[in-house]
Parts: sequence; C-alpha cells; structure tokens
Amino acid sequence: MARGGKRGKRGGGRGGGANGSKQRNPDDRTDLIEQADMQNERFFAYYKAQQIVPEDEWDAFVAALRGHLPTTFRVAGSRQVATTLNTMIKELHVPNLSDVVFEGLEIPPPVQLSWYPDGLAWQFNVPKKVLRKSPEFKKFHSFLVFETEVGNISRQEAVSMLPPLFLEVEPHHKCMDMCAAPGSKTAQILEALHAADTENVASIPPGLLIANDSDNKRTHLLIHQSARLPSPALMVTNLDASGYPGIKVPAHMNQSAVPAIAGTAPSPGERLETLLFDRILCDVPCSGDGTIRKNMGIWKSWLPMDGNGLHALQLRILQRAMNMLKSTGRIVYSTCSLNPVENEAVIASALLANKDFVLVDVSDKLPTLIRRPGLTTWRPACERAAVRTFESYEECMASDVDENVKAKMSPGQWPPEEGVESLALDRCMRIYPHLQDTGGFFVAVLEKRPRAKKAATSTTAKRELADDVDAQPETKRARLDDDANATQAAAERMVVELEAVEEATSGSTAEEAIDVDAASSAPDVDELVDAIVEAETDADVADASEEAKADIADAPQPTGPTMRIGKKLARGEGGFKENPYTFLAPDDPVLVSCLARLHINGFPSSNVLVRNPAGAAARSLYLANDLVKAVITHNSFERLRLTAAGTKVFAKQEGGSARAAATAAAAEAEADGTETGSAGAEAQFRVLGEGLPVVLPYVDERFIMEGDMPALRTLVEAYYPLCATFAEPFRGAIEARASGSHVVRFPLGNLDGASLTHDLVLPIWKSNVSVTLMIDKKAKSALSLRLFGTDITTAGQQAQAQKEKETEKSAA
Ligand SMILES: C[S@@+](CC[C@H](N)C(=O)[O-])C[C@H]1O[C@@H](n2cnc3c(N)ncnc32)[C@H](O)[C@@H]1O
Repeated sequence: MARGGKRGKRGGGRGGGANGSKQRNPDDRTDLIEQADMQNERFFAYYKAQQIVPEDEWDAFVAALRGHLPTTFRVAGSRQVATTLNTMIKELHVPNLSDVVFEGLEIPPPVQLSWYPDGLAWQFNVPKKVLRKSPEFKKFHSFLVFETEVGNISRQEAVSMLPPLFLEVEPHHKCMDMCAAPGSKTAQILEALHAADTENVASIPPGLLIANDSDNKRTHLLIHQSARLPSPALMVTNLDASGYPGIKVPAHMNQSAVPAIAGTAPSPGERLETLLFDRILCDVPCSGDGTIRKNMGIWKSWLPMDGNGLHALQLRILQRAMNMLKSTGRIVYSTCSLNPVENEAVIASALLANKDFVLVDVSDKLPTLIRRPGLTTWRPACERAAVRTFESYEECMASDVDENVKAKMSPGQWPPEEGVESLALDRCMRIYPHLQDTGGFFVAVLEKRPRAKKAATSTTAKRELADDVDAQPETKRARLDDDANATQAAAERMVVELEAVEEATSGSTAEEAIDVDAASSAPDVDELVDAIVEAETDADVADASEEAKADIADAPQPTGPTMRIGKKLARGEGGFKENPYTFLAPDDPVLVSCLARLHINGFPSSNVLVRNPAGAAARSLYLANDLVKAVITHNSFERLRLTAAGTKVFAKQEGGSARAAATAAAAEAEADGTETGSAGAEAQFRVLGEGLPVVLPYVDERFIMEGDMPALRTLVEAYYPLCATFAEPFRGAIEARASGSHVVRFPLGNLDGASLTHDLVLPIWKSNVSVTLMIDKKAKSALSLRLFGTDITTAGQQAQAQKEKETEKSAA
C-alpha cells in the first residue's frame, strides 16, 4: 500500500530519519544481484585484465554497474524556453519534492548535473513505484511526460549528453551526425544551431545539420523526434555512413559562414565543390556494454569478442568523417562501450592513417565532469573465456585460436607497436558508472590541423579539394586513407589489416562478396572490406546499440510512410519511395495566395519547397535555408536517400470550413480588388504551430490579434469553443475576423493564479461559428497543465470535446 507523503519539516534533516525513516540506498541491491543474474565472469575477467579502472576502484566500479541507474533529463528547446522551464523546476518542483518519504524511506529530490552548462540537466534516482504512487513524484512525473511530449524536456542518459557538448557547435557550422537515430544528440546539435532563437521566434540558422542513419525505420523515428525543434537547416538521410557520398554545392558555400537566406542564385559558371563539414559526430554503432545498468540483458549475453566484429565498421565510419571534414574542423567519436577495441583501437588506427588529425585536450572543458584518460595498452579477446590473450596480431594468428575467430581479427585491434605515445590516447575520455553514477561511455575529440602551404599540392591536399573527393566511385569513398603523409609503419599496419580482411572474405558467399554498387566491376580491397564488415556486423547493426534500443523503446512511434526495412535498404540498395523535393518559384500562385491571405510580407519565398508526387497539388509548404536548398538543388535526392528537409510551415486546410473560408476570401478579394493570386477559392493554407516561430517575423503586426488570459484558457481547455462563448474584447475581435488562419498574441499576464511569464503567440483557425487553437494535441495538454493545472486528456474532457463538436455542427 502506498504510504507516500511529505515528511514534516521538524522530522529532521535528510539522512536523519527522526520519524523512523531511513535514507534510501539505491545501490543496496545485493538480493537482486543473484536474482537478476548480474554476474558475468568473462566480463569481469576481460575488463580486469584490461585494467580499465585502477585495482582499488574495481569494487566500486562493479557495485555501480549493478546499481539502479538514475533517471536523467535535459531541459531542451530554445534557450529562453529552457531557462523559463528550468526556473520552474528549481523553484516549484524541487521544493515540493524535497521532503518526500515513501514507505519509510527518504526520497531524494532531483539534482542538477554539475557539469551540464547552465544547470539544464537533472538527475533523480527514484524507483518506479515511487513515481507511480507518491503524490509529489506522480505530479512531477506527469509534468516530465507532458514536457517531453512537446519537446521541452529530453529524457536522455547523462553520458549521452556529452558528445554534442564537446562538438561545440555554432549557428553557422555545417554539421553532420553520421549515425543519428533515434536523435537525442541530433536534438542537442539543432539546439546549438538555434542558439539565437527566442521564446516565440525561431532563427533561421546559416549552418546545416545532416542527420543520417542507415536504418530506415529509425530514420523516421529521428524525423519524428527532431520535429520537436523544427529547423530550416535540417536534412535527414538514410545511408550507410561509411560510404557517405560527396555532396555538391556551389563553391562559395564551402566558405566558413554563408548567410542563412541570401536568395541569390549561384553566380553563372560558379563551380560546384564537395561540401566539407565544420563539425561531425560519429556516435557509432557499438556493443553497448556501457549501458549494462539499463539493459540488464547484457549481463547474460555479453561475450568478450562482441566488440571485435564492430571495429572495422566503426573505423570506416570515422575514416569517412575524416574525409568529409574541413581543415580546423572537429569530429567527436563516441560509443557507449567500455571495450578498447571499439574505442582507443579505432582512434589509434584512424590517427595513424590521417596524420593531419590530432586528439584535442579537452581536460579544461566541463571541469566538474569526472573522467578517466583513454587507455594506451589493451589486448583484444580472441577466445570466449577471455583468459588467454595475445600480445600482437601476429601472435594470435600463429596460435591455435579458432579460425573463425581469427578471421574477425585485424592488426588495428591491438595497440600500435610504435608511436603510441605520439597519439596522446590519454586525451580520450572514459566515463565509468562509479565516477558520478552514470552509464559507461567513451568520447574522443579530434581536430583536423590546417595543412602547411607546401602540402597544398600533395595528393592528400588535392583530395581535400572538393572535386577530387567526388571523382572516386561512390563505393570507394570510405576507403582507408592512402594519405601520402602516413608513416611507413602505419601503412604497413593498414596493409596487414586489409590482407586479413581479404583472407577472411575468401570463404564468404558470392552475395556477401558483391559490393553495394552494381556498377563497379572488379571488386577491390574496399569492396571486400564492405563485404566482411557486413558479414560480421549485420546482426549488431540491425539491432544497433543497447543504448539506442532502450531509447527507441521510450520514444513515440514514428508516423512516416511505411517502408521496407532491412539490410538491403541500409546499404542504399532498396526501393526508395520518398517524394521529390521541388522549390516553388517565388511567384507561384499557391505560395503568393498563401502568403497574402496570412498577411505575410518579405518571406523568403525562393526557399519554399513542396514534396508532392509529380502533378499533385501542394498540401504542405516547407522552408529551407540556403545551404539546404543548395544541397537539394545540386544533388540527387535519391542518391542521398533524402527523407526530410527543412521545416513544414504551412499546410492546406481541408474540410468544409476551409472551403467556406476560401470562397469567402475569394469573394472578399474580388469585392475590394485585392487580388491574392490565381489559386482563388481552392487553396486555404494555415500556419502550423511548429512553423509559426519561423514565420512570425514576417507576419504583418497589424494582423496579429490580441488575446487575453481568459481567451487563452478557453482555447486551451475546449476543443471547438463557439466565438460567442468568449468574453469581450476577444469575442468582438474574433467575430470580426474572416474564416481562416489567424495568429494571436497573448501578452504576459495572470489569471486565477496562472501566469504567462512571456508573450505567447499561437495560430488559430476560425470557422463559421467556432475557433480552434491550431497546435498539436500534446502541446495543448502540456500548456493546459502548465498554465492552468488542468489535465485535458481525461476521458471526461474528451467527451466534452465531442459534445462541443456536435454543438458546432448543429449550429453550422
Ligand atoms: C549509438 S546509435 C546512435 C544514437 C544516436 N546518436 C542518438 O544519440 O540518439 C547508432 C546508430 O547507428 C546506426 N547505424 C548502424 N550502422 C550504421 C551505418 N553503417 N551507417 C549509419 N548508421 C548506422 C544504427 O541504426 C543506430 O541508430
């Protein structure tokens, strides 16, 4: 039975337990360890042998692995919204949760993660039972659920928040998220691009974010997630990151900063270059054993050789990122694995093959984050028992180890024999569960040093020149760098590695050995690499990491088109059924009519695109910035497997009231001679809630309606309130408006204890006799709960909505 309740203030401080309560120890799970089988002798043997933590920390490390993982969340969205919400958590929720006792145990309130900038990330460690049954935590939980649904809060593992912070994205950066789904880090990158957003107005960043994932289903999840922060700078693609094609853009777009919307076409004869990125995130697929606290199944399933099969793919993804990065640009490589084969070994191989890259010393960044340096020595596992290891690849090959295991080994999985000190692998960061009660994680920050002038004529420098990159066949672009500057040792190491791969593929089936690009004949080493990596990692890739799996389980279901999923699609072979992207001419009648009816002036009309099957009428209009437009204009969307671009701003309103509104508007236009375009009565578009922040700066101020708190309350709590139910002055104002899409500003104010801390601007749709708030149902619920404390999602409320709808119908 629930015995939740607030402990009296006089009951003593936390930990005191004057009323018989005791401080809850979330790690006290000795009884659970056996029950849940939180044992894996191989796991312990392998990581103990690697000395991933000092001897005297081992017990704390193991205890933390077995402990309950705290819940963490990040206050997301634009900085201003985030600050408002964060203040609310600090000043309203935390005090309310500060003295909770549940079943005799003191429950600690949420605390801020000390290292997260501006205190915007929080952690609390509360059993599910408490969340469900303690009235205080139940309320807090509902608040979290609502705000998560509208995108103001992102439930994300603490360690997973790190890579984007080290990426240091600015609004003008061209960014690539190579393995992005389900998109928690993509959201952080988007927020950084949108740092200039305010509460009601979204900026149009000059930069770009291409979020890519090879799994089509997860790509749609990614689109769904990123819809919470709509951005004209976002594109989503569905490709194998290790073979990501070069993207052509007019040469000037490769400069460090381009305007967000210049509206100018490339100068005649301007040459196209391959786009180079300022920032690339490689949050690669991994064995995921750092998530063992959350994904308990790993205790049972973990095998020491899990990481071996992923090493090659991880290296190829990183290598491709290195080729796409501009000079002085930055890559963050991360995994939720503890295994050095997936971490330091990948970084070491990549650095040896790319001499113009260095590991960045970020020890002064996020100073309160406790971390351990990257390893400089380790030994890959070659046997299930994790007892016998080998000092070198050669030693392993000469041993009696199973031939199938040998086939998955490569020299790069061992520490380099020479020059390991010069790589500064200790600059990599290892985050362990016992350090600050998190999951396990690995992060490395790499930068590309500018080349010396002389090198500009070298083969490597030439490759950096955009045109050269694209001159290679697509399947070969991910090849391990043949950098002219690579040392002899590195080159030899690479040759042995590739030979091993070649040898390994000799027994593979014809289908496995055939490369993704049917056009390329004579399979070379790269093609063989593709085949072996695929053979080795298919299972892992299909499942992705445990972290992502857990995230996906939490995430809402995608709403995109149903498409075939699987290996073939992941390689870019399968049928690609997305609609083409077409930019409208600025004088397109539908666009002109839409803007005129909504009183929008100076809108970047050259950057509006539609996605319709050829010949179909436009239903939704999207806005893209210049970089997104350039990418779409100069590249085949099918080759890029482009699944989303820009942000949806206007949508065609369907139904009887839309037709009536269109007819009335057309008649009105005819009567007063204000022609709104030839679309006439056919096209009635509305501004979307998600698009309004981008559109708002262009809406004629004189046509923005003034709302008030009582009107806001009615709009939020009722579904189709009749115009007549509003009090003056809003009633008169709305009745005077024509049917159709309108924008209302609700100035900050108070009503019965509810207060707006900043102006709120929202879209509405007026039909004959009623008016509707045109925001997503979940956003409406969150607003209602946040402002007025009303839960409009209950069955009773829904019945009320139905009743109101019926009243409206009969009145109409
Ligand atoms: C660790 S998860 C990424 C998590 C994501 N960055 C986030 O923060 O939400 C790895 C992702 O890589 C994707 N993936 C696997 N192989 C890939 C490949 N060859 N190219 C691109 N993505 C790949 C998986 O589908 C999975 O979504």
